[in-house]
Amino acid sequence: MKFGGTSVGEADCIGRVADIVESHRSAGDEVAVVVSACSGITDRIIAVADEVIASKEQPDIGTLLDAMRERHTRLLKETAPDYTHEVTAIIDNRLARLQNILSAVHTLRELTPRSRDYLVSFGERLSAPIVAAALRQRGIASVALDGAEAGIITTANHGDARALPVSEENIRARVAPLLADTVPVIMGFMGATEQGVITTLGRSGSDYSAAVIGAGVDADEIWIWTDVDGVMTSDPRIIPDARVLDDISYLEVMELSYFGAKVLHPRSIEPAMQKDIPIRVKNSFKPEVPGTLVLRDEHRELRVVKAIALIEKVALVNINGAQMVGRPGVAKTIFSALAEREVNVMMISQGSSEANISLIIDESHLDAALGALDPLVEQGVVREVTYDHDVAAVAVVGAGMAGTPGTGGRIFSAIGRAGINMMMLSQGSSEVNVSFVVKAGDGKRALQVLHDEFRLSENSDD
Ligand SMILES: Nc1ncnc2c1ncn2[C@@H]1O[C@H](COP(=O)(O)OP(=O)(O)O)[C@@H](O)[C@H]1O
Ligand SMILES: N[C@@H](CC(=O)OP(=O)(O)O)C(=O)O
Repeated sequence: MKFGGTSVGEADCIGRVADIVESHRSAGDEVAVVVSACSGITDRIIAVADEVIASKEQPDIGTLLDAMRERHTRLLKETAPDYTHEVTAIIDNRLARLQNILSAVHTLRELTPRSRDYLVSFGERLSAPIVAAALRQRGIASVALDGAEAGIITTANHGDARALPVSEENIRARVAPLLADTVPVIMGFMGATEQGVITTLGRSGSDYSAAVIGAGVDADEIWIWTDVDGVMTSDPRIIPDARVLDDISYLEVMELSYFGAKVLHPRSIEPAMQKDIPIRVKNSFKPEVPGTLVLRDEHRELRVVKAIALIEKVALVNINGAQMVGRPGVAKTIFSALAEREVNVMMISQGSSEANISLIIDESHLDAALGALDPLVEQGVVREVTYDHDVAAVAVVGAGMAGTPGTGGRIFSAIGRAGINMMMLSQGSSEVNVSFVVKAGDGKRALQVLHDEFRLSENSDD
């Protein structure tokens, strides 16, 4: 069971987490818990780190740490009064370490990806001991473990590390034997390299931690507890009448999360899928609501289109004059150059003349992409590279689209009728996803238009 930041952000939330774990333990289930940092804490640490590195004067690190201490000790006192003394010592010790690192960063004015990862892992280092204490307060044996202690060994790409296969046997050796009489509370979002250097798994990476742990212990199910009733037909913050789905396939939810549906981290699907472990997404504020089951079979709900996602912080890169007819190496040169700079290409579209390639990338990768492609212009491999970062990508997802003629037409017509210009289009070969690019200002409207067109708020088959 993974509890996200919003599910451990307040004392009554932690109380609900303890209730949930307690009721499952009483029913005879073995439970491993993965927790995120309390809501807002990771963002706060990142903001302070950025400030510390930028400011000339010594920033007021003390004030930040006081606020963090106040919040965490309050949560502790309210949820685990008998453990206040013991766990406050742990919290103080960790905050002192955090202060030392921030001071060192300020002195050196240097924050390497490696030290940044160590810094941002502190949110989970503070939340996990509190949740473990809250369980002990209820008489449930519990121990807090960091990602590496739980067995998560990762690649060394800081900020976006992936679990290495060896993690599986580590987790089986370290976590599984505890489960009979203890509830381990594992710090999500982090692991360590084989050399023991702390890494993080990408923002919202605790979902991925949970999937890796679930696969490692051969869980019957992986439960992601969050602040909405399940996976919905669209982001409820943008589409007020979005509806909760009873079930969705691994592939469908992977596409959705890849295109920005924050409810699950895109990488969290694969470990579960490989072992055919269902993922259940549930609301920790309303545990009685069944939530959404993510599983292999897609078709219980016979809809053509199941859900729609919008990803806003992307950039469109057009590579013109890539004269590839009869020159098969050009695409390879382009994509190798991008890969070398670790640019993640989300969508690709190629004109039939083969002279143009359009790409959608994460906006934060734009400089790296231009750095990779500009030399190709100088070398004459391509004629021109242009970009537009005032764009958004919309992904229409549903396994029912495969083999249902006319879905594309319906999407184009609805978008056209709304007077929205489609700048680029791409369809995954799995036919689970049709995605397209619009001006940033049109993104939310495009989402609503398609949500209405496919009547996704209605609880009946389309
Ligand atoms: N299709 C979707 N279904 C459900 N939630 C979504 C979807 N798209 C975006 N979201 C957003 O994802 C949020 C949950 O993710 P997140 O804020 O990371 O929670 P947590 O802290 O529990 O990990 C929801 O509050 C919701 O606004
Ligand atoms: N604390 C990390 C990891 C995480 O998964 O958080 P959440 O579960 O609240 O999305 C982050 O903010 O990125």
